[in-house]
Amino acid sequence: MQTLTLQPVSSARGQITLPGSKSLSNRILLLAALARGTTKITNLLDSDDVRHMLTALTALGVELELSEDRQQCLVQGIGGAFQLPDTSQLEALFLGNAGTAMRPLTAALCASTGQFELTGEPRMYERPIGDLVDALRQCGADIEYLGDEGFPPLHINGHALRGGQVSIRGNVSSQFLTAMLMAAPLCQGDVVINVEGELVSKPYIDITLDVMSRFGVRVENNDYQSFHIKGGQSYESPAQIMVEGDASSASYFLAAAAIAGGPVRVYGAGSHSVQGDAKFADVLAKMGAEIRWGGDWIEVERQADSVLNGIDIDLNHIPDAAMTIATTALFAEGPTCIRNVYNWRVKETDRLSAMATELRKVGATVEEGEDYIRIEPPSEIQSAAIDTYDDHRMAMCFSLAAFGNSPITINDPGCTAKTFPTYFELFKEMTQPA
Ligand SMILES: O=C(O)C1=C[C@@H](OP(=O)(O)O)[C@@H](O)[C@H](O)C1
Ligand SMILES: C=C(OP(=O)(O)O)C(=O)O
Repeated sequence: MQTLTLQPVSSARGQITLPGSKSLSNRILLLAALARGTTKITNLLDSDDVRHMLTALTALGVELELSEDRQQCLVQGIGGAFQLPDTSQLEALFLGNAGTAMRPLTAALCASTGQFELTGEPRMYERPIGDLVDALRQCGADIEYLGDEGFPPLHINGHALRGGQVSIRGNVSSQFLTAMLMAAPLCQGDVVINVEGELVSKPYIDITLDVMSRFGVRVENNDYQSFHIKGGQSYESPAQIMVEGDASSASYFLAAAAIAGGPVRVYGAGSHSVQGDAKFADVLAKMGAEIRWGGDWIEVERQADSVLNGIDIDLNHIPDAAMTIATTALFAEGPTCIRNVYNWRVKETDRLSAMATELRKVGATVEEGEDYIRIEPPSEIQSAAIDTYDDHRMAMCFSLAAFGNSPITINDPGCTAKTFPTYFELFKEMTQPA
């Protein structure tokens, strides 16, 4: 296993241009593939999750032309659901641990023609998908579990879906609703989706609705409790579309500025962003940082005479950027409690447990609840080797521990390839040794 030892750093300053958003890249690629017409996508993210989507689309017969740096892609839309030429042949798609590929493709393939097998990394087989499968079956989907009930891998016998009334549980992952929404126009009849119970990670639904509207499909949204979509539609290519910078990736640099003073400005996501994670900056403001907003940039600074304060806050709306608050809390005065993040447990790893274990290694006193984590910062950050559990966000948010006075080793730093392969190079450029 590779390791990376970060020597203590004392300041973070400068500007960075964010890589494209993972959530937007994979949604746009899928809808461009399903759309009528050719779409030129710019500022596409080049990372493992996006590569899995690209490989799957190619296997499904979509013609793609990638630029050399893989940040531009010309997609020839097929103008409807996927159609495999030989329906007796099984098309196996390996989707790694990319939730934004596994969930939306599952739904789209149920409405397509062919036999499909969706596989992934071992952790993908521990991440639930039962709520989505249940919803798809209500529309007439033929889909089977190949391993444990409720989890990938899946076998799909694709055929036209009738649509109709569908209820879907919202309390485990918003990606199930996203997947159902994106596949709904492909159904023969109209689709009414009723969300049962609480809807987690709600701002990701706004991203989905925004991308669908860019591809010409309107969704009637009744307060996130029910959605009405006309069946028998095809997506229409917008011809050109630019992927916003990744607001979750921005969180590490913005937090660095809040911890060390900054200023740091990130370009690519700002007050006009469709990503809920841009609101991460508001959490830093509550902790005591100064935020400046532009349409497509965010800047964070903290005056030398001010302190970062611990906070008690519900971060269900920004579960990914919330992890960055957990390590920022190491530098705050007083405890921080991050609430309503039960679904951290079903992501790349059990993030509540992993976060508690690793924060304790650097000296924090941590209480791990069923759906919350409470962090009391140590008086001095201790040197430690941080395990990352094949979770890119564990690696990235623990880089912030290097703002203490001790070296921090990150085990398996390469796991950032899931969404941000160049993270540690940029972190080094932006920070100055103590
Ligand atoms: O729709 C999306 O692009 C995402 C939704 C969120 O997942 P949940 O809805 O499972 O919380 C988020 O954690 C994930 O990284 C990306
Ligand atoms: C939860 C995440 O990924 P996924 O899209 O695989 O759910 C994440 O990026 O933090």
